[in-house]
Amino acid sequence: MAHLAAGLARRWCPSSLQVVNFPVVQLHVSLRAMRASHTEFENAMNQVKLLKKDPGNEVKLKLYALYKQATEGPCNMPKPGVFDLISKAKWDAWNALGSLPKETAKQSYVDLVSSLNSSSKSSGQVEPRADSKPPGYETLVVTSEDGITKIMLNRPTKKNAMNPQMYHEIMLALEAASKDESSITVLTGSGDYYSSGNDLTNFTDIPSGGVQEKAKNGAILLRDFVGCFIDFPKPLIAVVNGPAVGIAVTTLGLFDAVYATDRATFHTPFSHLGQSPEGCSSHTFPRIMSPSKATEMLIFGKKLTAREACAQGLVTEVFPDSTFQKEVWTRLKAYAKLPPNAMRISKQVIRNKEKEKLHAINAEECSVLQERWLSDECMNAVVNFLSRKAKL
Ligand SMILES: CCCCCCCCCCCCC/C=C/C(=O)SCCNC(=O)CCNC(=O)[C@H](O)C(C)(C)COP(=O)(O)OP(=O)(O)OC[C@H]1O[C@@H](n2cnc3c(N)ncnc32)[C@H](O)[C@@H]1OP(=O)(O)O
Repeated sequence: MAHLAAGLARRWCPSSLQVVNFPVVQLHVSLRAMRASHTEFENAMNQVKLLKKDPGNEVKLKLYALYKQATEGPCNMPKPGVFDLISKAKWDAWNALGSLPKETAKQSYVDLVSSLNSSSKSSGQVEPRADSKPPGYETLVVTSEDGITKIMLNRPTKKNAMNPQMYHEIMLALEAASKDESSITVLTGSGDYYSSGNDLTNFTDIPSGGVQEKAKNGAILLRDFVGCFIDFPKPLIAVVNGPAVGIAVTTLGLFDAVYATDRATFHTPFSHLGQSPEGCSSHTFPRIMSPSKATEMLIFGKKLTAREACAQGLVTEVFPDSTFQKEVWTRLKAYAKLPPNAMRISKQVIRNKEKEKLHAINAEECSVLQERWLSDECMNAVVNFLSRKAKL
């Protein structure tokens, strides 16, 4: 263990690693904490030591913050003085994670390290604009202007399918948005899709602990992910720029408003996939659209057009695709000028009534899904999807 601690410390703070415009971040590793870490987590720490190139200070700060959050929980250090730049940078990075659960931070650390090992930018991704937030996100573009923080899913070549890294980055982005200066937060997609839901390749890389462990970790990830939408304190708006599938549809029931282009469709093929509803949709959909309409979507997999979804109450308003972005953003900028505390408090008055119930429903849905993922029905459906191109 000691050599590992020394290795990590040496890796990120050798004098040769002089990096422009940012002090080199010293990575302090506590032996006590490492003994408690999970196999994957320990492997990831090993991989950090073996990285061939310096990932840059932003990423190193993120690694540091996620490591501390995973091993010690929310930031418990006194805020350093302004002149202690290195400690201040580290403190800021860790503190920004707020109350992110240890499990989530641990998984984010593992995913970040694996993305550092194998990430390659795919074509068509939107490059973060100069005025967007510091580029610490691989699968999102997050910008903040006119009182609006916009979180844009940015895997357009994969129809913005959500892989573990995207789940974690959305949680981190929501955590940051809940604390920033903006008054409303928007989730949208880049490219022609809002999101095709869970990335079905998530079912492929089975860890050493086996498929049961993968399902358990997946259920934890899903519970934390949906929990972030349940607890989000500011008005949360979905700008559905195209078709939405699976979890991208079910979580809409936890948004405060949903605006869609008339090109959008809404599809929850859970039975086809051998799976079951998530995102609290087992509760929100019957309440929003009536039990029988919810059955048609969640059990029979009926795909809705934008206008049908609006008629059923899942979508707030539909706009012609040609004027969608202009109309929606004009409206959102006007909303964002309203008194932020009044909006936040009003949302709390509405949401607090059922927050506890939603968390219980979320936990139940995740527990059922954890079993479903191990079923033949689910495995066969995933294999069919992943092998469909091979048949062409
Ligand atoms: C053993 C335990 C495992 C546990 C796993 C845990 C996971 C983490 C926990 C979170 C779980 C949340 C639960 C969520 C459930 C859901 O969201 S269910 C819905 C899942 N989504 C789908 O079933 C959609 C699958 N995709 C499609 O049907 C089609 O791609 C499309 C969306 C209808 C688009 O079709 P088309 O226009 O023909 O484009 P394609 O060529 O198919 O797609 C372009 C490329 O994008 C890839 N892609 C698209 N969607 C996905 C996806 N969801 N997963 C993976 N990949 C996707 C597609 O393969 C293409 O890739 P290339 O072939 O490389 O170009």
